[in-house]
Amino acid sequence: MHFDTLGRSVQQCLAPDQLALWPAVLDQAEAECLYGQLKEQLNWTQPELTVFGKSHPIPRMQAWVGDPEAHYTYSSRPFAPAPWHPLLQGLAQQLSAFFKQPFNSVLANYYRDGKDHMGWHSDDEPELGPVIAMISLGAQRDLAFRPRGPGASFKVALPSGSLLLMGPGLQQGWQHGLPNRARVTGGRISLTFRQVKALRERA
Ligand SMILES: O=C(O)CCC(=O)C(=O)O
Ligand SMILES: [Fe+2]
Repeated sequence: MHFDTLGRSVQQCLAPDQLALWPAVLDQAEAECLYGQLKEQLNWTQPELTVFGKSHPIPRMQAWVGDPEAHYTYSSRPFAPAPWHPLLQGLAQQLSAFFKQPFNSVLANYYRDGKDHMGWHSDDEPELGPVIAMISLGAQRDLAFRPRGPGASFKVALPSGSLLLMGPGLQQGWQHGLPNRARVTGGRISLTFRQVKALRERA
């Protein structure tokens, strides 16, 4: 566990089962190889989102992969997963065993450069399990967190090959987003492993 890499201020407001970072679960060569393969081989799309009646393409690319029953709503839009990529399925099995969580799907995000980003949100849809495990590949970016109520915000730098755990309760108390970084020219892929409960399991 390398929880101390999150810094003291984060440790004061969040327990390690809510937010934890492992800076190097993949070595640099592995992370680079995985980045190259997924960038080429996943079926990246750039869906449109409607905000205040106007539709805009999302400011990044994405690919949704998983078990066929892992239908998922993201920003109020339904997504059906593409079949597993073998590299993602292998990682999902390892992460499921490590965290004792049945991850059955991955939302992969591809930020082509520092202009691509993700706005503030919580991954708190009712069909989602309480734990998200995220692997980062490629250019280092900051993930920003802000409390839903009063309190201080903070950022976590996510190096290539790192693993971030977002655990039970985090989404209810906090929002997160990936801000622009004008000076970043390289691409980044984040792999967000999730449990999507089938309809019959939903509360
Ligand atoms: O790419 C990231 O670091 C954040 C991704 C994220 O928040 C999401 O997929 O919900
Ligand atoms: Fe998220």
